[in-house]
Amino acid sequence: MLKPGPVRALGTMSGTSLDGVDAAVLLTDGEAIMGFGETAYRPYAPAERAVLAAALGRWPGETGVDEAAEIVETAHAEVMARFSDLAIAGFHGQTLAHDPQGRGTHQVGSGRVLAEVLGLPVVWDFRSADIRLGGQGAPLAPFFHFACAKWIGARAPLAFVNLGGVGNLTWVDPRLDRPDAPGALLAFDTGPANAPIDDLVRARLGQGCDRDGALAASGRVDEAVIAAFLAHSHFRRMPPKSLDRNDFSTLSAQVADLSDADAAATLTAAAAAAVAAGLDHCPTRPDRLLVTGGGRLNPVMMAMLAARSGLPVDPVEAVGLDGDMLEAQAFAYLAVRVARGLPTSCPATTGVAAAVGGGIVSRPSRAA
Ligand SMILES: Nc1ncnc2c1ncn2[C@@H]1O[C@H](COP(=O)(O)OP(=O)(O)OP(=O)(O)O)[C@@H](O)[C@H]1O
Ligand SMILES: CC(=O)N[C@H]1[C@@H]2OC[C@@H](O2)[C@@H](O)[C@@H]1O[C@H](C)C(=O)O
Repeated sequence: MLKPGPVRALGTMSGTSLDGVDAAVLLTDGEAIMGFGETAYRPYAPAERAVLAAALGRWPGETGVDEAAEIVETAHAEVMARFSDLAIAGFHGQTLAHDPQGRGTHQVGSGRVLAEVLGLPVVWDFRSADIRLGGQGAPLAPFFHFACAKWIGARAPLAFVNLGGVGNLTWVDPRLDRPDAPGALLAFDTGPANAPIDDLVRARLGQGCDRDGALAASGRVDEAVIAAFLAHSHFRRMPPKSLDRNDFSTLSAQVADLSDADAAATLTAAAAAAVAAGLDHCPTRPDRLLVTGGGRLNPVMMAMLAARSGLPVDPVEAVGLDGDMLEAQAFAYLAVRVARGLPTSCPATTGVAAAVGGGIVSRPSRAA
């Protein structure tokens, strides 16, 4: 068991962009944030990324899944071994497929293996229990966003927006005292964010991303494509709701005939428009949007988000948080909550029947 009070927890995240593993230390008792610690990043080599990309959409036992798991475990073991003095670690793994109403959700990488390798209790498989109880299994960062809102001293409802491969939004009312209190949170996946842009520039130009939005800045947004995109049933559906990385493949097809610049501009606008559409589902208009994830580094996406939402939009660095590491920190926070028997999701964040603590705790057979 964890000792009472704050502990040093390590969290790791390998996101839908397939760029690499983020790792970050958080000092927490599972409720409040008591401090932020060291961070590290371990990129996937191009050959590793290709194996992971080829395994997207696959389920346990299918071709390429074991190879993907081995890469994920090796990369995590390497980056996690750089940290010391840890009480526990949270390991998200790599999502290969997500179909909460159908086959479930599939993250590769075994926390049991990492617990043995690192000699540390590892919490993992955060999403399955939520899905078993009727939830979406995602997003899970919202309980941490609630703690972040407290940590920054927010006094009015605000929203955290993660612009990763997929986008997600957490509306937070920081005046409540617990994340699972009714009215404290509302969270959902907004739509595709960087994944379609990355896929476009990779296929057409051999680049990993539209760095700083340079290509999008030189293009023109095709508003007819955006209107057709916003007609998708996802945007009318009431939250909670979640998405798989490639759920919007029709969007990529709709920009196929556009120039490189116009396609990039249109996909960038789609990411912003999806977030703006999501705001209509929030209980109140948030005061501001605090943006985390790689999209906050794209000035074109940030400007489009400000224009389409009509709200002040800032990277989370504006309030002293780390937008590269927030999700890794979230899984450190959730790991401590699981170990302490606290819930990690609730009806307002995933649609789960009741607040639930999702995650398996694997302890090493030898002491660290
Ligand atoms: N300077 C930049 N300019 C433009 N885009 C950028 C920049 N830096 C990062 N990005 C985009 O952000 C993406 C990575 O974002 P992030 O690491 O938040 O995603 P992720 O955690 O993998 O995804 P998710 O949150 O969906 O799991 C990159 O793939 C790229 O598209
Ligand atoms: C199934 C899955 O891995 N979903 C990711 C993905 O990436 C962003 C969005 O879609 C979010 O729902 C989630 O990640 C973050 C960390 C979350 O659970 O909050």
